[in-house]
Amino acid sequence: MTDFDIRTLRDDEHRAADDLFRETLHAAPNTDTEWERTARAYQPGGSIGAFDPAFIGTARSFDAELTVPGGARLPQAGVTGVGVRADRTRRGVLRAMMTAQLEDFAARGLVFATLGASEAGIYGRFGYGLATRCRTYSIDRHRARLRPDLPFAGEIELMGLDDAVAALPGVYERLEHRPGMMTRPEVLWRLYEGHARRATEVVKSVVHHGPDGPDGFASYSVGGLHEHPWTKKLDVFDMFAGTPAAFAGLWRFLLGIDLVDKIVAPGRPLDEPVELILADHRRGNVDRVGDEHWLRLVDVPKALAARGYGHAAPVVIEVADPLLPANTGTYRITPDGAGRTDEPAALALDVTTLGMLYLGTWRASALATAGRIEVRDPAAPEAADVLFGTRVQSWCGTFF
Ligand SMILES: CC(=O)SCCNC(=O)CCNC(=O)[C@H](O)C(C)(C)COP(=O)(O)OP(=O)(O)OC[C@H]1O[C@@H](n2cnc3c(N)ncnc32)[C@H](O)[C@@H]1OP(=O)(O)O
Repeated sequence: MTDFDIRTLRDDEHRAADDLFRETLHAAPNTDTEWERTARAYQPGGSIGAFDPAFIGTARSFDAELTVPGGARLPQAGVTGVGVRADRTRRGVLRAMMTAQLEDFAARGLVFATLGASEAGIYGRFGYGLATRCRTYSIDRHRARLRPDLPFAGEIELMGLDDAVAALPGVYERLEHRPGMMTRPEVLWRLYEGHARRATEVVKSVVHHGPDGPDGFASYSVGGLHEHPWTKKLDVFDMFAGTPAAFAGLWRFLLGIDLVDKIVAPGRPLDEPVELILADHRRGNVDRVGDEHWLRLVDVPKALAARGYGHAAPVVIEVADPLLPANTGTYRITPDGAGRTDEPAALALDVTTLGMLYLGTWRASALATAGRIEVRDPAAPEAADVLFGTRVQSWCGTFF
């Protein structure tokens, strides 16, 4: 165990933090040009560092809002840029940074924290539960045809990165949010811009214009597959369709791009019906289903009170949260809302498992089967399945 201090970083320390984070990912430090762009992706006061006295660990966050089932948007921190120098790992630096960060989020009234995890084994111990999942979908473009009866309406506008950087935030803001989606603050768009400008392939975007204005967009790049110089792969890395017309229009455009053999779309929602717009659904393939975001309920009473619930008999749950003990307690979940209660609990779970349940991605009965929920009333899992269920699959769609 080494002694170290944790403190908020000054703006002029962000570059060293970013280089340290990149080093932990085995990437090269920023060049001056790269840092000029990346600097704008840092929220002032949003990063912490660990010092012993050398700079040995860092974690970063930005403020946004998370949409919960029922449609309410609540304040969240997006956590990213977490890394500890390889010669200082496994001596509690991450634990100290996570604890400091969560205490700060709670003090600032944030209700949630979310992150994308580099490894699945890291964040559960800090109360983050795997809360949204996604799939990688690929299409053999030469053999895939759209269904001929697919409705066709709207216009596609193709733009380069400079125009996209100006246009896409406004398009995103107009979209209806499904549970799990988040607002995208300026720092996040700057993060996207930085990634796009760093990319070796040219990044292009298209906006779909429907009768009521822009209602969807996609950003993509085309690269050569290594095995044959004329075989091209198109990667779709950011895509939202706010209407059925935008969904059909964007995929119609992507499938029509010349000199492309394969389209690969990672990070898509599990219930996105791409296969249903193809004349032969076997021309599309689910290559992978995996983690999307991990959710930490920072303020359990507020989070439970804010979401909508399905129609089933009320269920009382007991929640344990060793890191933020104010959350520990018993809550009554009903179709009309949720709040603290003194009634005996039918289900007992830790705050990590509540993070898995909260957005409806995992059913209470499945979590009970997996031994993550203790069942004290055998009727409770089925009722909790309905109470916590969602109409559409929760999904964020924003990578950070
Ligand atoms: C949101 C993001 O930014 S994701 C990116 C995360 N960063 C990376 O993956 C970069 C490479 N890895 C690292 O920098 C470090 O190994 C970190 C940040 C993952 C862990 O930092 P450390 O300071 O070693 O963690 P720390 O010593 O505080 O460990 C806390 C606990 O987590 C466990 N742990 C730490 N890293 C891992 C891991 N990669 N897998 C599983 N368990 C882990 C430790 O064993 C310890 O367990 P315990 O509480 O039961 O004793």
